[in-house]
Amino acid sequence: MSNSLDSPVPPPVLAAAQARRSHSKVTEDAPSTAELERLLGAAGRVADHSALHPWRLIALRGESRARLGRALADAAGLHGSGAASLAAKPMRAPLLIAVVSSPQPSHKVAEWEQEAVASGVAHMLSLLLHEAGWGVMWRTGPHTRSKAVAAMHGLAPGEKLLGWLYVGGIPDRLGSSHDKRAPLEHRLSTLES
Ligand SMILES: Cc1cc2nc3c(=O)[nH]c(=O)nc-3n(C[C@H](O)[C@H](O)[C@H](O)COP(=O)(O)O)c2cc1C
Repeated sequence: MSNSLDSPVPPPVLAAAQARRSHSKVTEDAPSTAELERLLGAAGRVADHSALHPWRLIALRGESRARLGRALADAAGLHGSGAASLAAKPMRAPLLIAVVSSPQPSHKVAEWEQEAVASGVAHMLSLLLHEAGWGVMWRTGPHTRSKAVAAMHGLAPGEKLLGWLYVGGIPDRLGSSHDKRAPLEHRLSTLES
């Protein structure tokens, strides 16, 4: 039996996933809130045990990125030029989307399952942003789960950051090709008995 994987035109989700790559350098263009909401309407449809929606996103634009930078420097206990260089990191993109795992009370769905949903939303949103023509890179760091950074985002008790999607325009001139992806077929094994 043939399926659409065999068709000369690859199915759109397959093509989008194959084409996705991260962009570490982006321009100052950024998607609007309306565009983000539209993409999130799709990204938020990932599999979600008991439909708890155990996640939320916080868009950081403008000066809020500098506040994040100061929180990172605080968390690192840095001063002077070390603090300035860490504080500048969130300015690498015009839009940062903080991915928040926001576990909901449940007797049935463990917290790790709920984090998996939040992670899935972030991956799906990255894919959709890339398909829409935006450059995206998911970034974290040693201070992602520090108190200073949680306070800067206004996280509630129990909420945890999974990092930030750094989003911006794709530069006309891309850096040298970085596609170092290894073949992944060997990651699949099959148990039949
Ligand atoms: C949860 C998570 C956190 C990440 N944090 C970083 C990071 O802090 N710095 C970094 O260089 N890459 C980080 N990455 C990896 C990049 O987002 C990216 O996937 C990697 O550079 C490979 O590029 P590619 O997505 O084009 O294959 C992270 C990825 C994930 C899923």
